Amino acid sequence: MQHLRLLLKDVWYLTRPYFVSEDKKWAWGLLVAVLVLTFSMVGLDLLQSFSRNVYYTALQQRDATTFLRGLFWYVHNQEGFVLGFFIITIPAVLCSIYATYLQQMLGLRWRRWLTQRMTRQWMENQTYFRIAITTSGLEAGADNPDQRIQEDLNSFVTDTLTQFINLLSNIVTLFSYVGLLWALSGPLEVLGFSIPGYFFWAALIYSVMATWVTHLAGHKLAGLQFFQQRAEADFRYSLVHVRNNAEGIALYRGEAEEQAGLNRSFSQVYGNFLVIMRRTKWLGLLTTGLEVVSGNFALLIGSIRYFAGKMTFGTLMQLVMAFSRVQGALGWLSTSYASLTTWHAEVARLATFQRVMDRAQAMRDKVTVVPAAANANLQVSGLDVFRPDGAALLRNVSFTLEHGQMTVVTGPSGTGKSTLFRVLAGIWPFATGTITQPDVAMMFVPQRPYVPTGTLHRAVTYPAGVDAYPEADVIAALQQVGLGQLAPRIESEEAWGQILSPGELQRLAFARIILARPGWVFLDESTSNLDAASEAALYALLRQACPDMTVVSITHRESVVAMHVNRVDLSPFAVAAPEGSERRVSASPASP
Ligand SMILES: Nc1ncnc2c1ncn2[C@@H]1O[C@H](COP(=O)(O)OP(=O)(O)OP(=O)(O)O)[C@@H](O)[C@H]1O
Repeated sequence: MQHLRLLLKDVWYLTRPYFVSEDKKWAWGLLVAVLVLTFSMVGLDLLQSFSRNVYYTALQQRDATTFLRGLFWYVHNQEGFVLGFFIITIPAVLCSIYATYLQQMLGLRWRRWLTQRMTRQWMENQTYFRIAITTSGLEAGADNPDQRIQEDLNSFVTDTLTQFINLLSNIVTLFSYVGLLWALSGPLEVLGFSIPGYFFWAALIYSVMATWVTHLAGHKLAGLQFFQQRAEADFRYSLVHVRNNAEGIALYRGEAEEQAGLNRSFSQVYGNFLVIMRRTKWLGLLTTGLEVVSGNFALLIGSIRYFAGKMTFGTLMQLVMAFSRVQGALGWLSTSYASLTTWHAEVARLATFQRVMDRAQAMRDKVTVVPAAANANLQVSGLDVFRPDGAALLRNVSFTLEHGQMTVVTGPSGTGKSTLFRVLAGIWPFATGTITQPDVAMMFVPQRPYVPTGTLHRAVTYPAGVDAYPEADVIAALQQVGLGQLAPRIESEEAWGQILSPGELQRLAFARIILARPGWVFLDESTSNLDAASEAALYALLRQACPDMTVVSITHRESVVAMHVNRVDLSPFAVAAPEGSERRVSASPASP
């Protein structure tokens, strides 16, 4: 019961937003249309049961005219007006085709809406990054976000619609056929007792037993399905990881270790699927067996009254059909068990992922950012910086970065220099304190610049679009940073992130800076892969191309330190600060 409540809560949490969204008219319109068509199919099926009664009885009585009319046209007898079987088939087929088409249409629109919402939420406030840096990113169901958005979301939409429509259709079937079953069945005399509507009781007892037995055999499948999805995604990720790190693996000759890792990852997929297969086999045996037995069971118990001459052959056949419909509806849970467990696992994974995203988005930056004039200094006061697990990294950091100057940030490896830049960039939610920040464009450049897919042109103008600058300026920027030889290939779509050497990638980052001309630029070891002469040339280029730009650099190299006017040493603020080091409250000159 607890499981069911949680499942329904998750389904509601994931489903409700679409049905109250701006697309709600389509959502409800299509859903109502599908339901109307589905219920019509149940009604037509019920009508067909009467045609069946007529033509089977005509068969028994060797009445060819009524038989043919019962099949192809209509019969008007003492019980009323009965439409022919095939006449009903035409609207039934149309209803079935359009119900499927409209259901797919609803699924497609819902998927589009949900995908757009999820990808937007994933991108907003750097949720993708926050999930990656928080331990909650490892929660079951929040792993492999790409798979959640592409695969789980798709199957969730399709399966939710299918399960919901099946459930309603079964309820309507149940109510449509129960009365018929009761009325046609008549009482059964056993040992002097009369059991009214005995067909109905037989269907009920049979279905309850079948559902219970199936639940016993299949209830562990949901957890196994859940794990299978995760194992598959992890395996795929291991393969992608090899592709993304091809050179590193090749140079280390790490193939054997990688192969072993891939085998380990796949063994999870294999082992778990074996267990699923065994359980599904038993479940399949059980459900197929129950289905086979149910048809003959109905015939067997119906034959008692038939042989007693209390019902016609047509009524018996109609009863067998009604029994199978009622039993099918009552036993829906048992026959759909395997697909329901898969759906359950999809819902759980998607709901967990959605919750992790909601949580990551709701994570408030605890840093107070005070906007200042464009030409103001940047002031940090009383800043505490933490790791994602809550451990303190830097305590009570206070300093001033002067507008228009070049400042270098130094400190031993692991002090928290890059993390401080992340705080200044507003993407690190684990910090408290106050930052007075000039209201001007700022660019943060990591050690290994990110390169998007596509042309070199796109790579240079990123994060602005390719049309953001005249092409001549883009080529000039490439030439200025020493990448002029690539200008003829600027429109060529290649894997630039892998083709360019680490030093060339750093040159590319400088081309971006001189095109974008931000008010402030933060360089995190952005020349670490260049020789001293190129490094000096790029810094000189920055000064010459963007003379008003404020430059803040992280570096371990004294040659770079020497190019800056001011210096902020973070070592005194480090939590594991060396004994006796003094805390500085403002930047000091870079050179002694
Ligand atoms: N996403 C993360 N999850 C957990 N710990 C992290 C994360 N990012 C950084 N850290 C930890 O925070 C500490 C500071 O890292 P940071 O990269 O800021 O240091 P740094 O001073 O820039 O080092 P380096 O000079 O070597 O580049 C390190 O111990 C690092 O392991």
